[in-house]
Amino acid sequence: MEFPFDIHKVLVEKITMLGPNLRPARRPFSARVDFQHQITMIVDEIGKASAKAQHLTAPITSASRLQGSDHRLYILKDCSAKNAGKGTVIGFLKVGYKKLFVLDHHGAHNEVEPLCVLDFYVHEALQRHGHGKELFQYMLQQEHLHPSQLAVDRPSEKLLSFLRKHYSLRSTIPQVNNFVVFEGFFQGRNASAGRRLPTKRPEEEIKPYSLTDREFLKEEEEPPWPFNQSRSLTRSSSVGCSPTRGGAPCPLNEQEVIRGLRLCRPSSHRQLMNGDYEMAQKRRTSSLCRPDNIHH
Ligand SMILES: CC(=O)SCCNC(=O)CCNC(=O)[C@H](O)C(C)(C)COP(=O)(O)OP(=O)(O)OC[C@H]1O[C@@H](n2cnc3c(N)ncnc32)[C@H](O)[C@@H]1OP(=O)(O)O
Repeated sequence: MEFPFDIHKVLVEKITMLGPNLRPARRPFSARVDFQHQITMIVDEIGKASAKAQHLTAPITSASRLQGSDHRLYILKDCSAKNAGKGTVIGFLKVGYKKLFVLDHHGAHNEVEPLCVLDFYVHEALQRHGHGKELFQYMLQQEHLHPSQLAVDRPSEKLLSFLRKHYSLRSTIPQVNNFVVFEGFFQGRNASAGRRLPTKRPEEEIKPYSLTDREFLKEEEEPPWPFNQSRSLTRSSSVGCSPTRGGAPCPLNEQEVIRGLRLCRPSSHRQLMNGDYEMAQKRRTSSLCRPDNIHH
């Protein structure tokens, strides 16, 4: 990805990490006035390219979305001699912590806050050259994590293949949200694998659903299992969606969601684990909203 200015004067490192303030740790000595404008342009353009590659209706990565989050963006630039001119951006990886309810092998819901892979893109002409691995590896080092400790927001086939190839990661537990976790996710899980959450909450506060960053892009869909089992569960009044997400109105009342989950027998999850993964994928939740105002 090329830009009408010198990339090397904006992104000093081969891989630059950007947080909500859009300021790299290392900035060029002679930071010009339009430095922030150029960073914004880079983030917006690579976000658009990623959305296009994933056939999304709108980018999930942009400078404004990054500023309103606690996500981190790792941007890889081309340092090869042939690109010595203005330089190019090869790709990026966006990660961030999310509170999720994740099913374990026993069908129990676990409230966790893992680091999640939210957006990942390498320029089409440069895919399968090891750049994705380089970015991912750098992110793991910076975040001090093992790949199995991550959750991934609705991974593409390419990303699943990537994770299988480089990290032998396989997903074996279908989840009731769009996040995918992999074998080993629960092994030795402690505070270092994610942010620490309040130890005990009343049962009534359980929110077995989590909003993905891609959620605001979605058209109306069939409600996910187990909520598609009873129409009454899906027609309940809304408790409101996160104001930062936009998108369709939230279809579920929290109490009814919880009541619906209590109706689910753990054996259903076991059947899913032993049974047809494709069926399970179809059942994975997709369009649930979370009222952030009751989140802690
Ligand atoms: C949470 C999310 O972000 S989901 C969306 C993920 N992003 C996308 O799907 C966008 C399009 N894809 C891409 O941008 C890239 O392919 C990435 C980011 C997934 C991987 O980056 P790359 O630089 O290609 O990865 P890298 O070269 O390190 O590893 C290659 C491996 O990735 C996987 N992969 C990469 N491209 C493809 C492809 N076109 N088809 C199938 N698998 C692919 C394969 O496992 C491949 O190994 P192989 O060539 O031996 O089959």
